[in-house]
Amino acid sequence: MIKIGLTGGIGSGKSTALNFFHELGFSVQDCDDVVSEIYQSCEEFKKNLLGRFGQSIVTEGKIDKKKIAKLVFGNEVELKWLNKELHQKVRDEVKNNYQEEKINIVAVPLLHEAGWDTSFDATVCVWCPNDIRINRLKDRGFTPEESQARIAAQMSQDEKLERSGFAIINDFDIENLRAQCKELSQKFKNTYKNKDI
Ligand SMILES: CC(C)(COP(=O)(O)OP(=O)(O)OC[C@H]1O[C@@H](n2cnc3c(N)ncnc32)[C@H](O)[C@@H]1O)[C@@H](O)C(=O)NCCC(=O)NCCS
Ligand SMILES: Nc1ncnc2c1ncn2[C@@H]1O[C@H](COP(=O)(O)OP(=O)(O)OP(=O)(O)O)[C@@H](O)[C@H]1O
Repeated sequence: MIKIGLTGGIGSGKSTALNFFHELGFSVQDCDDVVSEIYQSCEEFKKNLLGRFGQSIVTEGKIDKKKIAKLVFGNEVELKWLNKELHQKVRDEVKNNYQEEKINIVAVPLLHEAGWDTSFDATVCVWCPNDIRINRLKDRGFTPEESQARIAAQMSQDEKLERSGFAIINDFDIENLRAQCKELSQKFKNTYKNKDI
């Protein structure tokens, strides 16, 4: 089995690139989706969250991730607590869902921060200038201040890029991103074609 870790700062284009890799035939997983699933289904985690933050994180009877985001970004202690609650659960879930006979690509926002990078056969960083990603994130409903708070909680994109084996520079249009994914896809398929995956 081959495992490739895809990382990048918030709004760099990881999910969009991951969708292209899916279309190109890879097995894909997105850690943000795995986190969302844990919020939905893990009763023990929900109990821990309510124990930590109280009813302030509940909207209409449901845990509200936007409210949690306001409490943790900018508060190192609370963010560390949340990361500790979730990261092992995310890793376990991803591990359960690998497809043996395929090249698996996993989007992991905190690939290097969490020290998860060494578990992958190859790593890719999607890089995008800060002003462009802040603008793109506005369309997803993030204010510049919200984006900056998350950027501040992450390793710099330049360091992520330096630590990754491959790069996708996402500072142009979607078709350019698609073309870079296609080129990288060919490289991975060639590199791993003789491996027993
Ligand atoms: C803080 C939470 C509640 C915000 O939820 P929300 O729905 O608004 O955002 P979502 O989960 O879709 O994440 C969007 C982006 O925010 C950034 N982000 C999320 N968590 C973190 C974090 N702990 N540190 C830095 N950046 C983060 C990433 O770039 C991510 O791609 C949620 O992201 C969370 O519980 N995060 C902790 C778990 C984690 O580290 N997730 C990252 C993948 S392992
Ligand atoms: N090359 C591009 N041109 C225009 N818009 C783009 C491009 N790449 C991505 N986008 C848009 O930018 C936004 C952020 O992209 P995406 O959600 O893929 O990033 P991400 O790295 O997964 O973000 P997050 O860290 O929040 O998960 C999305 O609205 C996406 O449609």
